Amino acid sequence: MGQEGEGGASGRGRCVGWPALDERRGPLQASLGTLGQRLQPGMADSAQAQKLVYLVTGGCGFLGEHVVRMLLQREPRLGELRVFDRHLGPWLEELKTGPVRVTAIQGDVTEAHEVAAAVAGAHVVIHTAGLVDVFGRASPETIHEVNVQGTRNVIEACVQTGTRFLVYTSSMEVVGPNTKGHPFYRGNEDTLYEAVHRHPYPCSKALAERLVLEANGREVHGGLPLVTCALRPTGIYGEGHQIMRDFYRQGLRLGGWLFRAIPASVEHGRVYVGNVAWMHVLAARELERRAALMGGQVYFCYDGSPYKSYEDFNMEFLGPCGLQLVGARPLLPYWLLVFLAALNALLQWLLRPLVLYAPLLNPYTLAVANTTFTVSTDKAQRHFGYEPLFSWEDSRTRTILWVQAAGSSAQ
Ligand SMILES: NC(=O)C1=CN([C@@H]2O[C@H](COP(=O)(O)OP(=O)(O)OC[C@H]3O[C@@H](n4cnc5c(N)ncnc54)[C@H](O)[C@@H]3O)[C@@H](O)[C@H]2O)C=CC1
Ligand SMILES: CC(C)[C@@H](O)CC[C@@H](C)[C@H]1CC[C@H]2[C@@H]3[C@H](O)CC4=CC(=O)CC[C@]4(C)[C@H]3CC[C@]12C
Repeated sequence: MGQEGEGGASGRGRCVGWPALDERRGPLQASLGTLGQRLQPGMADSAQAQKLVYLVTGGCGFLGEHVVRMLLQREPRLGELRVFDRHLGPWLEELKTGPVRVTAIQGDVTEAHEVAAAVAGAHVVIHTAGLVDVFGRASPETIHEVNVQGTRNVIEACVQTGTRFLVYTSSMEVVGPNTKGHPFYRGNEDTLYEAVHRHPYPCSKALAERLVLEANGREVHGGLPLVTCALRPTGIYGEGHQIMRDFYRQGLRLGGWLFRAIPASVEHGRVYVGNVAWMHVLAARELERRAALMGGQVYFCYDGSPYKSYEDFNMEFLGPCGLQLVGARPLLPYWLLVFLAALNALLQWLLRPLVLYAPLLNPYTLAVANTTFTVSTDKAQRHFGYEPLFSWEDSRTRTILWVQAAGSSAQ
């Protein structure tokens, strides 16, 4: 792994009760013997001469769409942009009229051959595809299959086809909050923290991140080394954030009121989606030139968004949209919230054969919401010159405008 962060928050976490990483390589080995010979992307000898091919997995998701649009706006070397997703958005059509060739690929990262076909010939892969599920919608096995095996398939496709640069969208959850509810207060990539997880989502992200970092330096087809890094966003907000939209609609249904459940003192790190997208674009661009420094490294995503409780932060956008947060302190005692969260989990289990019941409040979301987790770092700035593209004021305004539009479409 890279020079920094050997033992800190970039150290290896523990997933309690989860399968250890098996060394089985994806089924890609057999099926791609010839595919690798077909395309030999070499970034260094072509970065200046020819236009580059980028692949964004999960390119139609909340973050993925912003990465796609940011690449089209701010990556001058872009010749072809491949957007790989299980669900392609209709908005992709409007992107096909520009100077960059945009190739929409409907595919599944759990299907190794589909990943390999999409990766073949790409110079850079930005891997954002994943199941972001902390609400019990998908089974633990499915979350693992998509987030871990899917990432393994992406790595093996890079190795087999000769793609040398891979940026992985990891998560703060790789670090914490841990199962003991320890706060992570304005920590950084080197902060010592006991990263112990039980929930399928953080476990899958931790295992996937480890695969990506350990793949750094592997020889890819053509004999050059693979260069990887992982970016760890904290809670992303901005245009397209469905949870924010859900809170807004919940408040509208309750006559404009939201009721405080989390103490205002619990700080949660949040980061604007546009700045997360920009960090991905910049990391992908600099990964070649700064391979020795960036290869195998993790970087928290950060910007000027203020440290606030999850609910108070949301009110920065929902307040201007007419909602009010009732209570200077939680209206319900914590033990009652714990009981209600457990009741939701029981109801989800009982109703699963009939209907999917997946409310926001469950034991995991309550624990995460109630545990301080904020980052304070400049590692991305030191390593590849990252500076937020959007100020807090701009991020806030853009998000408010989006919430207002999303809310009006709900009525
Ligand atoms: N939303 C957040 O606050 C944070 C998200 N992240 C990470 O950022 C990445 C993107 O997250 P979001 O944009 O929030 O989620 P999202 O659910 O909006 O986007 C994920 C995209 O991946 C696609 N996808 C899912 N399974 C797939 C599969 N098997 N094959 C191909 N595509 C598949 C989905 O169709 C979707 O378009 C994820 O890796 C997530 O773990 C990290 C930190 C915070
Ligand atoms: C019902 C109340 C307790 C309410 O306040 C619950 C809020 C809850 C839905 C969110 C609180 C913290 C969020 C998570 C956090 O931002 C870290 C995340 C990182 C990711 O990689 C994916 C999303 C998430 C798990 C995010 C999900 C929603 C919360 C749990």
